[in-house]
Amino acid sequence: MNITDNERDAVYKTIFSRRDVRSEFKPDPIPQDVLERILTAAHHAPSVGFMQPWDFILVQSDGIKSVIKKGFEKAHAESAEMFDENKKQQYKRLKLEGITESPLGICVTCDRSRNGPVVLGRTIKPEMDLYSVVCAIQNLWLAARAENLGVGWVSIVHDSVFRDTLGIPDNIDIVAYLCVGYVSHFNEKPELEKIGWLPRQNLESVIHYDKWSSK
Ligand SMILES: Cc1cc2c(cc1C)N(C[C@H](O)[C@H](O)[C@H](O)COP(=O)(O)O)c1[nH]c(=O)[nH]c(=O)c1N2
Repeated sequence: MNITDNERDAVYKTIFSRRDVRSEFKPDPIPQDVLERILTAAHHAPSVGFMQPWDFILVQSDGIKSVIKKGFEKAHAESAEMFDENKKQQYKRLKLEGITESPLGICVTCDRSRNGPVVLGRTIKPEMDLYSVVCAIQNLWLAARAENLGVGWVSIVHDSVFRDTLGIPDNIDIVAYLCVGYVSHFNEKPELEKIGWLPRQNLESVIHYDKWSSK
């Protein structure tokens, strides 16, 4: 099956217009069929040895969200102290989550012992299971964008907050907490690029050639 030019353009449009969403969430509920499509997209990600080590915990209740938000506030204050004085003030002003504004949170976990201790492709590099879960998250992020849904990844929360509120046992790794919802708009550029936190690097600066190639 070949991809048509229009279909190819739609894929690139989705990739380049995907954003990390924090401030722009609207409370509108996500229809069940849309939610099923983005979760199915995540579930069709590549995974080492076809391990499919992910689980998706859907967070809809305000009570749980507010506990997670409190966990964010604590970790955020702790994190601010790690930056030098200049960056600290800028960091404190940034909006880095939309936990209570988004209608849905998704906690994405990794069951590192799924399908037994020896997994094809993970025998030498055990972290491949975690990377597989990140592939699932990226699939979800792009599928969500194609549905005009925003996603924001929140990583400034201690794992213990998710373990306690969502009952996640110690043998399960917590990979991501995603805020998901419809948005007022998608920004054209990453927020951190727009405010001058960091620029986008030139593509040329991240491409390297082996020492025998002619370039
Ligand atoms: C693993 C991981 C973890 C985080 C993020 C991303 C990823 C990949 N990002 C979002 C990040 O800041 C953003 O992707 C970049 O700034 C680029 O912007 P766009 O995603 O292109 O809009 C993110 N953003 C935020 O506001 N709070 C957070 O805790 C995190 N954590």
